[in-house]
Amino acid sequence: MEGTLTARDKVGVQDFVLLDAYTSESAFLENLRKRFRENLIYTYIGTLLVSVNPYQELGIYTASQMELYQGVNFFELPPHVYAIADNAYRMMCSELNNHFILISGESGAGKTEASKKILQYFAVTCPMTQSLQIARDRLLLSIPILEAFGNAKTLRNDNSSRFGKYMDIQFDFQGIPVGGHIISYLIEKSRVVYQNHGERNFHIFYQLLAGGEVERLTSLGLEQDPHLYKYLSQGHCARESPINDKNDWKTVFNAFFVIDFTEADLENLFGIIASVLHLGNICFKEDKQGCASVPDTHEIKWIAKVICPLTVELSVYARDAMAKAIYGRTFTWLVNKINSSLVNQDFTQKTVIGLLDIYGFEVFDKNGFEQFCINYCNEKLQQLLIERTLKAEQAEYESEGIEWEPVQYFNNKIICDLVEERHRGIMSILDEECIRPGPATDLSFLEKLEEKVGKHAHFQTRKLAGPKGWKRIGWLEFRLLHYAGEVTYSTKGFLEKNNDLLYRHLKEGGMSFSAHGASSVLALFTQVLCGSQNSILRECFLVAELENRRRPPTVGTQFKNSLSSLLELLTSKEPSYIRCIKPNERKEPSKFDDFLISHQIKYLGLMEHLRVRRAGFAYRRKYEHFLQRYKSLCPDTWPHWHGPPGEGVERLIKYIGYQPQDYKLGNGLFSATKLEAYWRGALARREIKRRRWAVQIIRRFIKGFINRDKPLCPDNEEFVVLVRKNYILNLRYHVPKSVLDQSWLRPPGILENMQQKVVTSEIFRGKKDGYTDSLNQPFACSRLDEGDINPKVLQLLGSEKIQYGVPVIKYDRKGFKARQRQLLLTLRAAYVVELSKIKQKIEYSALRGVSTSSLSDGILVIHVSPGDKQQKGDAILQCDYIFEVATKLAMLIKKEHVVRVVQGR
Ligand SMILES: Nc1ncnc2c1ncn2[C@@H]1O[C@H](COP(=O)(O)OP(=O)(O)OP(=O)(O)O)[C@@H](O)[C@H]1O
Repeated sequence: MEGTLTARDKVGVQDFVLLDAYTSESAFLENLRKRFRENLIYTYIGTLLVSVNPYQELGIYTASQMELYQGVNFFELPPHVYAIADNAYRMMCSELNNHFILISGESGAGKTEASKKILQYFAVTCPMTQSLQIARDRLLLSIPILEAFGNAKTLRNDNSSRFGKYMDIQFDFQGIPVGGHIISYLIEKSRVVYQNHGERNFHIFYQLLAGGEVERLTSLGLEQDPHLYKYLSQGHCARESPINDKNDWKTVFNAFFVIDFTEADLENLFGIIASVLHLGNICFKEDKQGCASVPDTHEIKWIAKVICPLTVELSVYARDAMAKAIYGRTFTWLVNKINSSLVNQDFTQKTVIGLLDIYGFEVFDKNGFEQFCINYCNEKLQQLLIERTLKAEQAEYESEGIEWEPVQYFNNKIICDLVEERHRGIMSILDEECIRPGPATDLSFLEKLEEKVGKHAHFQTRKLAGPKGWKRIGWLEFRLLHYAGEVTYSTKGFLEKNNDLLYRHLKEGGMSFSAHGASSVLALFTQVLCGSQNSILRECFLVAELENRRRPPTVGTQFKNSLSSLLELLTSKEPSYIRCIKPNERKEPSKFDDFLISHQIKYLGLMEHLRVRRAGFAYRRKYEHFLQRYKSLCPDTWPHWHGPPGEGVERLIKYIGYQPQDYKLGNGLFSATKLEAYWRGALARREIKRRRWAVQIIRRFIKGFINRDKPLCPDNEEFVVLVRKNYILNLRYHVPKSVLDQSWLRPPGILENMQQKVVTSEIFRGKKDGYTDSLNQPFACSRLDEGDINPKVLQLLGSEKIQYGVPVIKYDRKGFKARQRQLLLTLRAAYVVELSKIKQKIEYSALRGVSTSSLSDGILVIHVSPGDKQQKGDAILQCDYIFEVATKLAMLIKKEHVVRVVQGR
């Protein structure tokens, strides 16, 4: 079974580093395909995990799988998301440092699922105390809430996260998850007011309508049918079969209570959700002055009374802006609220593992402002990877005096600068265009770009490209040569999306409506939002903000700033990477679309990562950390190395079999290439040793068991000691409950001896020669079987009566002397079979006592009172097991004093 499993797991290569044609994209693809066909969705590139979405349940996330990966060295088992999680966790616990796991990939590739699997892995496998269970539950249950408010059905994914998410899981010194913190990025607010055909708004709207109690809906003025709401029905798929809004509502609603939401919080929160729906249903009609009025005040009743002094077009615009702002800020409030419940109150030092589930590179037919931000984010994360794995490494080699060959890689800093540089980057140019006086349009923005960054090697427009670019770049478009490939962006909507629509335009009159109009709308917003009865809205929209004359930062700038803090956060942590791949566009299991996957291999930078992994020193660690992690591979360093760490490392790597060209020792740093190969080699050798050792142990155990009743000898010594030790350890759990409690844990067969030995000691200690030597001779259950007694002996005994193995020997006085000699000669070792068997049958009354001499002559006299008065006599036995026989007899009749030790012969 194990063999088949291993064989199955070894389809293709489990680690792309082992791929012969490691520079060939088609070999890469082929390996991925081979494995995917066998439902092996995970493959490593070194320590990076590539995951292909199977679009089906594979049964690989069970409790037993979790157990399997727990505490096991990374490369010992087939690639798995649990191995990544476990590795980060072990490193965190052993090195007491912080980690993050970056999960990227395009929409539908399986990022959120991967992050949930990791969270569940920690929840199940980490140690836990009862008082901290609540922290764990809150961490887990924050997910359905965030998904309800931040996820939506899109064409590409039925449960698409429409925001970026970074979640820190905090662990205490014992490795118990004790708290967490979530940061969200760039929620897609536009979805609140508009959805493409086949897409939906955020799940929570549909969940509330499908699952909310009738009274709740009535009090919010809502009906169950989502088609009645404009914001929910534009995509024409408000009710979708794979999504069960009613059930999801229950999950979310229960989660709210675990995460400390009060009834008032929920009332306010759903009040907001309802008012967004009502807002969407407000229609405007043009009056005689060209101003918008609201013909049907049914909806307004739920918000406020309005006679809107804007044109109909602007009113719709303002309405949607308001809905987006309300939803966006409520989402931020929600994240903050969850965070306050995840805060761990004790302020002892924590270590963290961060999970970053963030949009991957996006390249569509039409790419807008969102793709621009998302791809910029990916450039920044690639920068981080470069900084962490290449640049820093090479700089460190230099400072450590380690020889190395420079690895050629594309440093994408040049693109990051193109986007973010102050005053000169695309973001700054966009911001300037958004705030400058005079008419600014998307086209004027494009012209500014051509003027200011037109000469940049990674920037192109139709005009700059000349006739070559005409077919490929549209008039309103610009193209960036990203590290992952070219992306053409349409500037349409850039200005509008970059602006904070609600405030900037309305407040500054940027939309050129009358002063009266602007102030009235502002008054409305102030009244409705800042002065709202709804405490969440009051928290989200502060009066101070309205009064503040300063321009709030643009969306682009806010995103840039939050990215830079994220990067700061990540820079201080140890990274692990998961790259998710979507196998096909139709969400179908087992379908492997070559074209789509090749695209992702490229955009995820997998080939480059592989090249770097193969070329560079794959592994670098401080001596102490390296020793700590691998010391078990070498007997000299295991369990402890007491000398200087550098020497320990040297000893260890020599033992593992490192070749001089494959490692370098710097000042305090061990750097190695092909670590996996050595590690695996060492592990394989260790595995063989371990098996050999296990076989020996099992053999010895069986031998010990077979010989357990023999006197202590090399064959049974270990076994007996083990059984004794376990018995004594077990006694801890069975100590008598009171002084009167006479019960005692029943000893195992071979330990019944112990009890008997105590009795032997009481009878013989200090009285009979040979007692001390007898101590290490275990008593046996049987010495002699009835059948073993020589019939001749019986004859000599003058009796054919053997009662259950006990020769009842009777002599008349006359015959005694004559027979005595013979008896002594023949009755060596003659003794009873299993005394316990005959316990009830023996005629106790017949046994008057037992006598032995104080010498080690092996003579035992059993005094019997015969039933027949004529036949008086004692049995005299010579026996090699005097102590045993006498003890057992005494115990049998429950009288230790029946044994008399006579001085002399
Ligand atoms: N490991 C897996 N096993 C089974 N099904 C999976 C797995 N990963 C993903 N899926 C399926 O694919 C769907 C999409 O995955 P997921 O929501 O994690 O994608 P994503 O990369 O987070 O997308 P987005 O960026 O749109 O949020 C899931 O709802 C699930 O049905």
